[in-house]
Amino acid sequence: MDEPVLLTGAGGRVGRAVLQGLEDEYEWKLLLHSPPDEEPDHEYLIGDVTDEETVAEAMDGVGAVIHLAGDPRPSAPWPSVLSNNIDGTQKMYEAAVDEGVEKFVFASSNHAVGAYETDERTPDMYRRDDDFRLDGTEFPRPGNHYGVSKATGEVLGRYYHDEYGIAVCNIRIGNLTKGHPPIDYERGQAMWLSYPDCARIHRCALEADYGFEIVYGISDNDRKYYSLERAREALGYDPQDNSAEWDGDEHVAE
Ligand SMILES: NC(=O)C1=CN([C@@H]2O[C@H](COP(=O)(O)OP(=O)(O)OC[C@H]3O[C@@H](n4cnc5c(N)ncnc54)[C@H](O)[C@@H]3O)[C@@H](O)[C@H]2O)C=CC1
Ligand SMILES: O=C1O[C@H](COP(=O)(O)O)[C@@H](O)[C@H](O)[C@H]1O
Repeated sequence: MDEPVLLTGAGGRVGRAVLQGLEDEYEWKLLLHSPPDEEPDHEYLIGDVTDEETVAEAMDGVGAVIHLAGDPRPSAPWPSVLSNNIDGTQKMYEAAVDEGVEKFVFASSNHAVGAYETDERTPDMYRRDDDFRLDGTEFPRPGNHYGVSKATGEVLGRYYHDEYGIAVCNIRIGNLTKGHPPIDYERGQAMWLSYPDCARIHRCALEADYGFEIVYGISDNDRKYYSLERAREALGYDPQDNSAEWDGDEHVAE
């Protein structure tokens, strides 16, 4: 990637994981929501993804986008996800196609498909001997308004890809925690994404050649109900971490 990569939501958890792993590999342009405590080492601007002027300025001169900005709370109320997640993402796509950006990587979520976790399937599906898998070809099935906003973000990508040809990779991110998987939380362990694997899958999404993809962003956990096959095949993602390596240890979640 010769041109800069725009990273929205750069000050958040996923943004920090991406920068931590890929800081030196790309020229970054960061979009922050509020002024940072410390001066970033990269070009940055401050603003809101629902503001067209900010988004146009952010998009100026970039070759690819990793769009993370949004309300990440599974309990987020409709007005917030409608504005921050849906409207903000639409404005980002519109500006990206105006600018002729090649690739758009969208932070989708496990919550876009949360309602597949039915009473009949759980908790068995969170366990290593269960072979239930979602692979990204299934219909979205959100269990909350936040999940609806993420599914909508994926559909926006489908539209902008089909209509304008922009390459789109939706990463249904699992549960990102730093250092170790969540403790006493089988579901979280089954969809754990380590910080290094988070950087890896975003590198793959920036480098691979694809049209439109929906992949699961988790580490190679023994427990899993998301298939990694598409991420491996379409992106060349090769996760190195596994929540099972922490079984039996006591750690405090961050
Ligand atoms: N952390 C996780 O495990 C997962 C995260 N995701 C998605 O990844 C993305 C990043 O999540 P996190 O880093 O965990 O959240 P975070 O809250 O740590 O970071 C999100 C960042 O986006 C910024 N932001 C929010 N609304 C904005 C707006 N309207 N304009 C500009 N900036 C705005 C916030 O200020 C914050 O810095 C979100 O879209 C979230 O839905 C998806 C699945 C799992
Ligand atoms: O999409 C997201 O998912 C993760 C994991 O979901 P949870 O229901 O296990 O908490 C969540 O932590 C994150 O905030 C959210 O953006």
